[in-house]
Amino acid sequence: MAADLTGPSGEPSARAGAAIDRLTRVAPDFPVPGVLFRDLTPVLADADSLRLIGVALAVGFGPFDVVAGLESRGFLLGTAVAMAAGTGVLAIRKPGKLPGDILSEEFDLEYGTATLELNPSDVADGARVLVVDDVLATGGTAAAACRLLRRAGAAPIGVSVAIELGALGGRAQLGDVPIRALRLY
Ligand SMILES: O=P(O)(O)OC[C@H]1O[C@H](OP(=O)(O)OP(=O)(O)O)[C@H](O)[C@@H]1O
Ligand SMILES: Nc1ncnc2[nH]cnc12
Repeated sequence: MAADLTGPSGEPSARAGAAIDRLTRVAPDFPVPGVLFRDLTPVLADADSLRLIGVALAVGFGPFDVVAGLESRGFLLGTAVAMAAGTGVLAIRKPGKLPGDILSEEFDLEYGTATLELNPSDVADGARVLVVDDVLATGGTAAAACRLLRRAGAAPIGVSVAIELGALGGRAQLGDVPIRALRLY
């Protein structure tokens, strides 16, 4: 089923944003010195916040057929979004976790380099995919996910994140893919 949640998004988005402000754990010097890490796990552990964020991340885009969750917090959020939207969820994974003929993309992070992988047989040709993650920082992760989806024959129709770290300029990596964030820090 294709989700089309283009209706008013202000109310769930505002409440979800307030929950992110209130519950996100902010950890200085994690995982390496100099990084102020924003850990969404306490937000996800709160039932009302999880439900609200699932809805808020799903709205405001055009129709989509499936959600892609990016390992690992993006798996939790991606499932909440898929449940809210009535779609399935694809797993875009860290290396060495998926069997079969997989596609890989390497990219740079705020604190190192990384690789993401996708099994192209998990996604239908031409599927419209909403990419979901917890944080958009440098944009490397989300951009790699979009490249994987295109290589698999799918169309990333948007990137929906709970938190955007504006100073890291991640939007520039996403080209013309629409991006929505519930909170900009
Ligand atoms: O925009 P970028 O610079 O690419 O950074 C964003 C990514 O960084 C974190 O992943 P990380 O692997 O640190 O965490 P997780 O696996 O615990 O979710 C976060 O979950 C995003 O996926
Ligand atoms: N500062 C940060 N907090 C949480 N996730 C991140 N991913 C990259 N930078 C991050």
